[in-house]
Amino acid sequence: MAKKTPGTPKSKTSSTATSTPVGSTPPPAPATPVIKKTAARKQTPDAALPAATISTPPPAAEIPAPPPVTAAPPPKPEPEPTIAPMPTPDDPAHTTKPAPRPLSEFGHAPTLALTAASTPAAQPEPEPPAAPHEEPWHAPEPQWEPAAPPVWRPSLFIVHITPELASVAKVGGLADVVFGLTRELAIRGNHVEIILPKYASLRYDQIFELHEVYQDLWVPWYNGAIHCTVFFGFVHGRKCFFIEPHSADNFFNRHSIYGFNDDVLRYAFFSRAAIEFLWKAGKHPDIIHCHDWQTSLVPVHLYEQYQALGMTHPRVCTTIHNFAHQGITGPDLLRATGLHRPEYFFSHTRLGDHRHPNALNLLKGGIVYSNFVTTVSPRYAFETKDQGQGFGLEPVLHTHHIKYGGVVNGIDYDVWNPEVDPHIPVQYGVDSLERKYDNKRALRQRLMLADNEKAIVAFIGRLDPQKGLELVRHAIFNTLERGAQFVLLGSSPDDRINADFWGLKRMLNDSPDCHLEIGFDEDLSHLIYAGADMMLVPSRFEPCGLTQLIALRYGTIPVVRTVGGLADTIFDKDHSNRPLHERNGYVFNDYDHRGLESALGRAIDCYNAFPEHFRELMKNAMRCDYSWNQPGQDYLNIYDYIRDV
Ligand SMILES: Nc1ncnc2c1ncn2[C@@H]1O[C@H](COP(=O)(O)OP(=O)(O)O[C@H]2O[C@H](CO)[C@@H](O)[C@H](O)[C@H]2O)[C@@H](O)[C@H]1O
Repeated sequence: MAKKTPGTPKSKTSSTATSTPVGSTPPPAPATPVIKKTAARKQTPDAALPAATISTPPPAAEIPAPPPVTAAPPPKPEPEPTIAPMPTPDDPAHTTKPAPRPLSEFGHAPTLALTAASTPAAQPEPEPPAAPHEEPWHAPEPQWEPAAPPVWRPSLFIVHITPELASVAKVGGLADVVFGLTRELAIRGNHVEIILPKYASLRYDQIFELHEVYQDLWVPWYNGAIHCTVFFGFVHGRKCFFIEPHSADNFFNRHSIYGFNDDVLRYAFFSRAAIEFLWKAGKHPDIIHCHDWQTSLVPVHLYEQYQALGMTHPRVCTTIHNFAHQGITGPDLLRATGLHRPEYFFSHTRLGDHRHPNALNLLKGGIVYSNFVTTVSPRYAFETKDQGQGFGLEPVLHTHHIKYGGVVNGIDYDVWNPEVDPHIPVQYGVDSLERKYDNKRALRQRLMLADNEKAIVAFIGRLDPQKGLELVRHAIFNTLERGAQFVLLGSSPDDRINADFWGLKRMLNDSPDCHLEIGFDEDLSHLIYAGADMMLVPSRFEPCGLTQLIALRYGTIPVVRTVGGLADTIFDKDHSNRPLHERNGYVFNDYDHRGLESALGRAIDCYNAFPEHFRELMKNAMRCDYSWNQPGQDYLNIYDYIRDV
């Protein structure tokens, strides 16, 4: 029988799975402006709506006229910063900051971990095969409760500045978060806009009514300026501005989004261009929401330069999706961006990197200068500040702990919902679970897996060391040994990692119980979420994790390591101290083969020996609410907390 060719399977051998286990191979102002609380925040319903959108742009005379199109434009005089010096941790400015409001004041009791420093309860290492539960699985009957009276809040003008947005420019979970959160904010009555680079690799088929809206945006860069055009278009109803620079640097006209030597300069330019655009277009949002190191210079520019030019209204919230990437660079950045003053910015209280004495750290700038900083789960907020997971930024998080917290991501249930998902052959819900198995058959057909009674274990994700690749590799063989099937969908920008998985794919090519798909395929990911029985997430660290949240929605049981957001969202069927109906997966603590095998083994054993229990677990999973509803509220509470009133 013909073998599968790598990448495009042609056929399957009929028997003999290869099941031999193989060992793993292989400021200024930031600050003071920061958190202003006044009674005015508690608006009454008859209070006038604030001018939510655009305040008067600075007088024309203050805006340097754009230079002629071709000639190198004259250097734009940098505004002399007139802002009070950045307070150091010992400055009175720090001690006079208002204390954070107690959580109870956050209207809706957010899960926001403003005091994320409490030690999470230690989870016992799961024991081998658990006895079936004697007690029945009780999901409590839904009870009618009187609806809480609606809380009136003013509509805000919110601008997200982001390097990624699903479905037009997606590399990882950041893209999904901006996509889902912006919609949630908009349907709650806020005016939401998104600014992103106009990549050559954008999915233009997903952008509607794309047209030029601003032709002559000159963005200061080194001693001159770069001419940019700004486009506007709708991405599934979201209002998006795309910035296109015209220069020999070719910042965004490349075949992929990341992975270039000048990435730091590319995104430093984008940050400067985004805020220059806001200023030139006379947009004065209530909130600018930045994401990751790529946009961390926005609050630095705002408080060091643009505030003095009249942008005094916006407040900045920065969300850190992953501390592993910080944008570390040399002094040239200061000349490029026009920030200059190395002696000032290299200070440890500003952008000076703690680990590399002669380097600037963009993400650190985002933390220092933003009015509020979130990461994507309370547990990760704790791990980064107090458990040595902050990649060197722990002291900065301690200094700024008063404005740091975790909000668990949501997922967009319009996109990830097996009841309406157009990407899967058979839609199903918690009351029609048996139809999930039609999708399992379809998945097997598509990947040429043997059609049998075995469980399917899946992994979907970036093939990044963060995701626990040694354990993924071990899990493939362990799953096959235990008589189940394994499906992997993933890719890496790192050629060595890709080559490693291609090697594995070739080794397992004849197995009728295993398929590795090396690449990025959103359509296939929907079918895997719907068709698999278990979703493996054995991460080394995981800020939040979306795969386990999506898997829950599809009744696919997560098998995860208890780190970051995984610990906040998945509760072990056998060992959690939560009530039975809140348990939704299998977890393990230790990053080793034994830990992984204990959880994976229990999951597969339960699937085989106690199918009715497994089914109850699937129903629990599907009933979890990880929509954007609660996180959307949490972010609005944060915006309310920091906005200028
Ligand atoms: N090859 C492939 N083909 C198709 N789809 C693929 C794919 N590889 C990944 N995906 C999809 O991309 C998303 C990845 O979500 P993750 O939470 O793993 O994000 P990531 O680690 O990139 O981001 C960081 O940001 C997010 C958002 O804050 C955090 O949840 C996370 O912990 C943090 O590391 C999921 O929707 C997944 O289905």
